[in-house]
Amino acid sequence: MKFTKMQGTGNDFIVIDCMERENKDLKQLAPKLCNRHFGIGADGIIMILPSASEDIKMRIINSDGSEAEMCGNGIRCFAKYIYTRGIINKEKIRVETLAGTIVPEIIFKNGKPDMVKVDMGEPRLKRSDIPMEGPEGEVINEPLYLDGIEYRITCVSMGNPHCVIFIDDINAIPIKEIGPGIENHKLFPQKTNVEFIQVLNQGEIKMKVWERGAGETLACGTGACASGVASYLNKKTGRRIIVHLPGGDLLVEWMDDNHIYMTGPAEEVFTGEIIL
Ligand SMILES: N[C@H](CCC[C@H](N)C(=O)O)C(=O)O
Repeated sequence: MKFTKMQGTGNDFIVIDCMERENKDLKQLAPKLCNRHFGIGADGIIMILPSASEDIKMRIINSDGSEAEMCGNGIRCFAKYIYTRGIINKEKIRVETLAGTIVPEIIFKNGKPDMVKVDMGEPRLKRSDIPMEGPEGEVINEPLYLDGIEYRITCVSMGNPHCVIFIDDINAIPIKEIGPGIENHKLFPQKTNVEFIQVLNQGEIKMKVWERGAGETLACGTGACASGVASYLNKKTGRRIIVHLPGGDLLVEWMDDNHIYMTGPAEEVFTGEIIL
């Protein structure tokens, strides 16, 4: 099976062109393909598929084989791949995803495709939309208990669930210990991504992420968007912020149309072929 390895702010993906035919069951193959010793190595798999309703369709499979509704770093890689291979000859494409229609746009620099700016749609704040157990309403700075410790959480869906926690020192958090407990907490019937945020100023935050179905990654695009929303709702930043992630920086803007726009890089690393 042919593939292209891509990364966006260090969140890396195996991109597979399924336009002609959908490959074998990639959800079942994902753990092996994503394994960094026995396989290609990646945080997940991005599938390119035809769409009956939009220009094209993207599916995202986490490294544990679970399928997510959306992937912010992944859709930038997806858009760059589509454009550079002339699959869709448009700089702005409408992508069908399980989170709805997402619109990435190629940004040019010196006449060459560079960054990708993505209309990520509207954040969902209602508890039932996260989804999260408990009385209806928004979840802003609420307590969550894990192993007898209280965490103050703000939850936002970007089509996929995010639990955002503000901390004073991002380097002091034992993310590998806490992440799984929150990811699998009973409050989240479909589990959740977990973002830890240190606010630097009104326009910048630092973020670390424990991803649902993938563990600690170097970046999470939907998580960066959710963190921008959570930071504004908690009156810690404005609506336009730079998110500093271990793998790089993303620009997140919450515009007057209530849509979140995320801008960041997407790079091709190598192409290959794997014997299944
Ligand atoms: N692990 C996520 C999917 C990948 C999202 C992330 N890599 C991004 O860039 O948004 C989930 O299960 O919701």
